[in-house]
Amino acid sequence: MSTHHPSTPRNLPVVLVPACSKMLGHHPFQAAGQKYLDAVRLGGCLPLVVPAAQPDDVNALLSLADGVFLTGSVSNTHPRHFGEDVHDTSLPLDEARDAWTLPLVREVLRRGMPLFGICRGLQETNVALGGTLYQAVQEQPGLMDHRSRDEDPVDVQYGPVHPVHVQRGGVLERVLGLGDLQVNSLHGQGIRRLADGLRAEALAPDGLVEAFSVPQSSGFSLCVQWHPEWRADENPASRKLLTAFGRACQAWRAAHHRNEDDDLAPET
Ligand SMILES: N[C@@H](CCC(=O)NCCCC(=O)O)C(=O)O
Repeated sequence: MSTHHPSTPRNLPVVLVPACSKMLGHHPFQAAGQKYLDAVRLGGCLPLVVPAAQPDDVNALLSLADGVFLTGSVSNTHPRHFGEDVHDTSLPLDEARDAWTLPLVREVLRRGMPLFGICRGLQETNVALGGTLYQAVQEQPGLMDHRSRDEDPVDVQYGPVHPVHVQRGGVLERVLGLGDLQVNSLHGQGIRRLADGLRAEALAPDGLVEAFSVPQSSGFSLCVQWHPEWRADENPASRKLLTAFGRACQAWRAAHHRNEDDDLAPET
């Protein structure tokens, strides 16, 4: 007999959130930003933070999940994954994250599992599928500087700074409708060549791809360059995006019979 307590959420979709490698003092940690975890919850899912894993762990980890949420990070995707040397050696990398998130993305999309990527999550997904990145968007002729300024207050850093134009016929039009969306911008890398088969979902005024989906994958997929997790509960567009992802994860859970009661509820 289940010992479920009504106040405990039951049958929430489980969403894997790959952690980032961080140094806290002299010691290495694996960490995920609270605002991302809150955003997964806002979408109606249960975040499961996963420390840096091995490619061979991907299938076992996905067997626990109903979706995957790739967070932003101050670290860059290593440029060797798109055939380049590091342009600015002063910028942080996270090869432990790269090593498993790139194969993770390919398997999630092969299975048709729901995928939501933010900022670095968009970049590593494009690279995982064979696309390339600008390592320094601001150094490209004709492109804007998409970075934030460390000296600005955090609400300014994550405040809206430019529009993105939603493209016709994709996920963003379905979820948000057509038109322009004001978004924040905190990135030095950006999409140079969109991987084959990806659908550009939104463009910045300088033409940079700021969101894409993966039509070949049977499930929900959306990666955005901006940060909808920032104050998501106050932003109607962010809430719609996160809710759409959460509903896709719920549908995955139901379709794969992962929403039956667990009679092996822990003894109290
Ligand atoms: N390092 C990459 C990706 C940028 C990014 O994800 N920024 C957010 C960092 C802080 C946070 O998690 O909110 C790039 O510079 O393009």
